[in-house]
Amino acid sequence: MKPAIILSKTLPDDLRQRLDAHFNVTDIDGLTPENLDKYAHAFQQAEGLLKSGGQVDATLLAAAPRLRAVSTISAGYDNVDVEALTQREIVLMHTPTVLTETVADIMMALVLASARRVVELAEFVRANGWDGSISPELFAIDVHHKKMGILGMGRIGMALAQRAHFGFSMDILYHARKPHSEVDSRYKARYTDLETLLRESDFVCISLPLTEQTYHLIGRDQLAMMKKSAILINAGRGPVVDESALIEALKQGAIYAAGLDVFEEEPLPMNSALLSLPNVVALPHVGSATHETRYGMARDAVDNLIAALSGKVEKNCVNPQVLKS
Ligand SMILES: NC(=O)C1=CN([C@@H]2O[C@H](COP(=O)(O)OP(=O)(O)OC[C@H]3O[C@@H](n4cnc5c(N)ncnc54)[C@H](OP(=O)(O)O)[C@@H]3O)[C@@H](O)[C@H]2O)C=CC1
Ligand SMILES: O=CC(=O)O
Repeated sequence: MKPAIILSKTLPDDLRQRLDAHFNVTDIDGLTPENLDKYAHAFQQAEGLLKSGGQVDATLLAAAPRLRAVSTISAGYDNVDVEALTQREIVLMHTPTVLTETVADIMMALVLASARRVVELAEFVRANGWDGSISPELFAIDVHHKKMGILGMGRIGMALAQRAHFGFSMDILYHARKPHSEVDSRYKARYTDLETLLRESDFVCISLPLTEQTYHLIGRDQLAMMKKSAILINAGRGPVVDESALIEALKQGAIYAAGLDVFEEEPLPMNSALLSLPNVVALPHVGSATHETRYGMARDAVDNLIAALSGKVEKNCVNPQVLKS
């Protein structure tokens, strides 16, 4: 008999067929508390879960006593209680790598859009404001040859460094838990402490995961360390930045602008002060949202679940210690 799994995300037809060939699939429209009740029997039986958003927590685990593998269609897994999964010897699989270049592209797009005021100036043209030569109040700031500070020098941070160093002749500073010698040599990058990075960078770019250690890592004190001309880019997770402190810093001109793909609350509420600030470029968490990459993520997530439930995991495992036990 095929193992039972829960699928909480619509997949492209070919991937869905691949999943059906391996598993008895129950579709649910999201990992909501209501669906935990509505599909209680399916959760009781499920050995696998293939999901995108939604929390995987103690409540879900209690509802799914036979669960052996969770496969998330994302690189980040801050919405999964990894410790609880590991204690239950449930494998957690994710989809890094396939999205790295695409997320680095959106970070570079945010750098350019914020510095060159792309969104604001495009709106100005649409609003029929372009009636002569542009006055200096609408001038922007350069990106090339500036200093980029990358916070989180993992897969995405490195792909961003590649673009910034080779494409825009930028100096690279970075902060992570440890230095990376290959980054230092390839991008002529310099590892610094957080404070040095904040004080020296023209662009502070966040590609960090959300963890207990990174929650509100950038707050009022850190924003105050940044140059008045500096721009903050965040494509890691919203809560890495204290959003109230960021709004204050932007309003007071303590920093020049922000380019944000992630927020403390998503979707970003329409009454967020961020939306009334002209020096903010806000995107709807689309770092990986291209046709090619979203397909690749779904494909990898399906392959990951098949590998995990057949005991053939070779990559993309968050808690490999479970495999060894
Ligand atoms: N906006 C979007 O659509 C997307 C957002 N993301 C987000 O980007 C994050 C990063 O992805 P990826 O680059 O693949 O992840 P990696 O695991 O490859 O890199 C994470 C980096 O963060 C550093 N780091 C972790 N904790 C700390 C800390 N406490 N202090 C300083 N540095 C720390 C790591 O340090 P070290 O190198 O020393 O280990 C590493 O350099 C994801 O977790 C996700 O939240 C991912 C995909 C899409
Ligand atoms: O935010 C997206 C992810 O893949 O993580």
